[in-house]
Amino acid sequence: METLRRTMLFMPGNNPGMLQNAGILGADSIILDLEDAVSLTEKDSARILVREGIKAIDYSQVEVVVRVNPLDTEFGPQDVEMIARVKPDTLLIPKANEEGIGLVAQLLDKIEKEEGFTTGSIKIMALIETALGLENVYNIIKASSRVVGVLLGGEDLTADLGIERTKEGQEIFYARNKVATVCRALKVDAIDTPFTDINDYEGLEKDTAKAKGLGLTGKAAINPRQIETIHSVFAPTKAELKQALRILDAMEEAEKEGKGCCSLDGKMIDAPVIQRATCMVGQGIRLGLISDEVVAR
Ligand SMILES: CC(C)(COP(=O)(O)OP(=O)(O)OC[C@H]1O[C@@H](n2cnc3c(N)ncnc32)[C@H](O)[C@@H]1OP(=O)(O)O)[C@@H](O)C(=O)NCCC(=O)NCCSC(=O)C[C@@](O)(CC(=O)O)C(=O)O
Ligand SMILES: [Mg+2]
Repeated sequence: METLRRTMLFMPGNNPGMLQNAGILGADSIILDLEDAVSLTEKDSARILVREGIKAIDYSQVEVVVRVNPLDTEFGPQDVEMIARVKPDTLLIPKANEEGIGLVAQLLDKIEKEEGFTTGSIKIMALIETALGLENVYNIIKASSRVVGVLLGGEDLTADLGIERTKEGQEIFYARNKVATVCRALKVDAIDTPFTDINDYEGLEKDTAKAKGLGLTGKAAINPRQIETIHSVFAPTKAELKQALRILDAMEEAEKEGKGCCSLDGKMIDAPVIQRATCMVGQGIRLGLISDEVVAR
């Protein structure tokens, strides 16, 4: 079964209370942060706290992701060295570039061998948050077969571009498009940047819908109160599911008559429409919104 990543909830790695409850908040993935949410003086203690948390806390309901520091800082290699030994599901690499991903993959090869873990069991996600990283996203994903997804970092990216970050998000339109397209081409997840106003639910809903509409497959969250809104945007609606099932039924009937395309409510149904409907029904089944029996009826 593929990992579901509609929401990836960030939390500072130096906050024991947040780490304690992280597995039961309803997010698909949790990101225990050792990078920007942790001050320089707390880097070592946060690393130890995250390591001990992964060992002691039952996180079986969620994907456990640790955001390590960049590999070209004094903290990054130590983070990978210590955290990989307690086998998180995934490491998130900030300010990602090809060399950094390659280096992490090599370190993981070595650690997995030493620890007796299956080779390749620890996955990598690339945080794309620089102009160079964005332009290189294809090669960054290709740098290791461990890469399962990309997270777009809108705050750092706009800082690197020297432009303002707005709620409307027109300044990251190209980045969202590029990340979504390349991720789809390489069949990895494309996760949207967090929406930072934790009290603006309407804004969050609009922002998530915008990202989904451009092809992103999930969204980072920074507060548990954001999870429900994001999940509701990423779930197909009842009306969408009903229409997808009608399309599949209509096509089945047409095929019985030897036709390769047909029409429903005056609109043409052909291969791409079927592909979209099949995908939506698959998602509905996966999220428990419809059953296999309904589809097979
Ligand atoms: C914003 C705020 C301080 C508000 O706190 P507040 O306490 O006012 O919130 P409340 O809603 O009142 O909390 C109610 C209860 O939920 C608990 N609770 C809250 N948040 C929780 C959480 N995240 N996980 C688990 N539990 C949580 C809380 O402990 C309390 O528990 P309890 O006391 O038991 O009732 C808090 O959410 C928070 O710290 N968020 C995470 C911040 C963070 O990780 N940032 C870095 C990552 S982003 C990033 O780096 C992106 C990027 O890379 C991308 C780019 O480039 O764009 C970049 O560079 O920017
Ligand atoms: Mg960042």
